[in-house]
Amino acid sequence: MSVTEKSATEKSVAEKIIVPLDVPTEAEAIALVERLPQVSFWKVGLELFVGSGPSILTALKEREKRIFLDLKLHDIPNTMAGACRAAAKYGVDLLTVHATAGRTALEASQAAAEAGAIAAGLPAPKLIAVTLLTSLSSRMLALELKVPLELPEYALQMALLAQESGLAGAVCSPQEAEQLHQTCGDDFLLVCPGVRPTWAEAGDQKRAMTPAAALQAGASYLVIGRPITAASDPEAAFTRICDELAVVA
Ligand SMILES: O=C(O)c1cc(=O)[nH]c(=O)n1[C@@H]1O[C@H](COP(=O)(O)O)[C@@H](O)[C@H]1O
Repeated sequence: MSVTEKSATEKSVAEKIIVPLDVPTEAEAIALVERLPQVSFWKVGLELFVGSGPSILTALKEREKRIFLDLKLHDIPNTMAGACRAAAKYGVDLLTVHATAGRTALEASQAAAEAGAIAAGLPAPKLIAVTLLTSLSSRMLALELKVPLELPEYALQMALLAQESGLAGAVCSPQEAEQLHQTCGDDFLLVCPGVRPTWAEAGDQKRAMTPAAALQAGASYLVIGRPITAASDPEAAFTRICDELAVVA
């Protein structure tokens, strides 16, 4: 592989990694963004958005970063629609809702996100639905949530519900990615958290896979937090993950 081809592969794998800004303040978030200039896609989740408000989104846009606004909305249709309409004015790339809100809520969310984006003169965010949190195991699904389906079947049904409701994709564990990719097709985005290099701690992730295996299974994007952000050298950790991905890209 030539030097130019190698750097193109490195850039394209780096663009598949979304790093969550799971910190309490905007100052800490910006410090992380500035420490890792090679990261182009950042996630703003509940801790940061609730703690510091929407100004972090403006700060990321000023730095020409892509944004995954992970609000995991789950409410009645009217309330979800209102929140999606409001979120669309921030010009974010991805926005999460929970598939278990049901078809009416998902359809209303999609329509409201599109209407909000038109009103703001911006492209609509891609709505993606959480199928089953990656912190839950098969045992927890059965014993705590009392769901009488096998976990892979449940995740697939939630993804199909999202797809049939007009959403752009789903959030799933990499362990379900292959089946969801086969059934939902290439155009349906699969955003996979629960990604752990062999050298990182699993923490609270119950259905993890390595970055390379997740990509091979069909993930469109990998959400990788603590293996990078909690590493003693985050830049080195990010580069190491990109190198592992380049082998399978
Ligand atoms: O929607 C998400 O991003 C999400 C869904 C899910 O099922 N599991 C999950 O871990 N996440 C998020 O992905 C990130 C994973 O971070 P790490 O476990 O540190 O890699 C966190 O910000 C979670 O909020």
